[in-house]
Amino acid sequence: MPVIQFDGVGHAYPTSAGGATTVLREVTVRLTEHRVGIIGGNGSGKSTFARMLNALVVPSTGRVTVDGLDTARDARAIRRRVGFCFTDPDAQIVMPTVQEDLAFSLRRHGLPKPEVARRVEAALELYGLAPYRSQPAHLLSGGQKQLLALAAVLITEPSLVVMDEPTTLLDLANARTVRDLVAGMEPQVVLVTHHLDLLDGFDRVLVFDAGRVVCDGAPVDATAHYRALVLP
Ligand SMILES: Nc1ncnc2c1ncn2[C@@H]1O[C@H](COP(=O)(O)OP(=O)(O)OP(=O)(O)O)[C@@H](O)[C@H]1O
Repeated sequence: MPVIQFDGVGHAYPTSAGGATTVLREVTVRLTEHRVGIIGGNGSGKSTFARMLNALVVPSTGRVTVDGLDTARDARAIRRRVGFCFTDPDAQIVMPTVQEDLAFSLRRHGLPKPEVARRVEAALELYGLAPYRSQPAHLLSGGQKQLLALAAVLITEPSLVVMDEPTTLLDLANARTVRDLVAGMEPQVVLVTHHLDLLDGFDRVLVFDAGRVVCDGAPVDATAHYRALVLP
């Protein structure tokens, strides 16, 4: 598994008034587990933490490394290893048709055409998208778009997949599909979610509150901590 290291990480976003709002404080964690969950109340800093894993956000203080690569210095190398799945799949879908969108993900991977075609076919089958291969991607349902966005990340065979609330738009059946996919996934997964049942079987769960990690443990302990925090 990749080694994710946060050392004394803090982050502040600029405000329109010219000041800064601190949203992460003194986060120091080393993550080497296969499946890591991130939970916490709205605005507690989860997405900011997740976005740091593929250099979408660079820390204001401290250092984030993935397999020894510093996200502040090696963003390109980091993005080749770390796939990011957004909550809103529209943020990720760029090509007109489903199969073109999948192939587009592989454009910078230097693969021969037959290998691109093989991976696209395999992904269409695996994610149940084969019937929609030639359809305009923007006409898919919300859940189908989410599966396409996930497939477009996994087709690049990243060593780490970061997922920011990937089941928000999904019905029960598709949420289960994503849960099963995550359970069977080879790459390391860091998953941000409000759906606590997604974390069954996870190796480790971090709870964020006001920009700090306030609990770090097994899913059962972390979810109990979170419930006590928000539903006192
Ligand atoms: N680009 C930005 N510019 C300014 N402030 C931001 C930006 N992104 C996030 N914030 C602020 O940072 C804080 C933490 O946001 P973040 O999205 O990391 O929290 P979260 O725990 O993922 O929340 P949620 O569960 O609601 O998605 C929030 O107060 C948010 O308003």
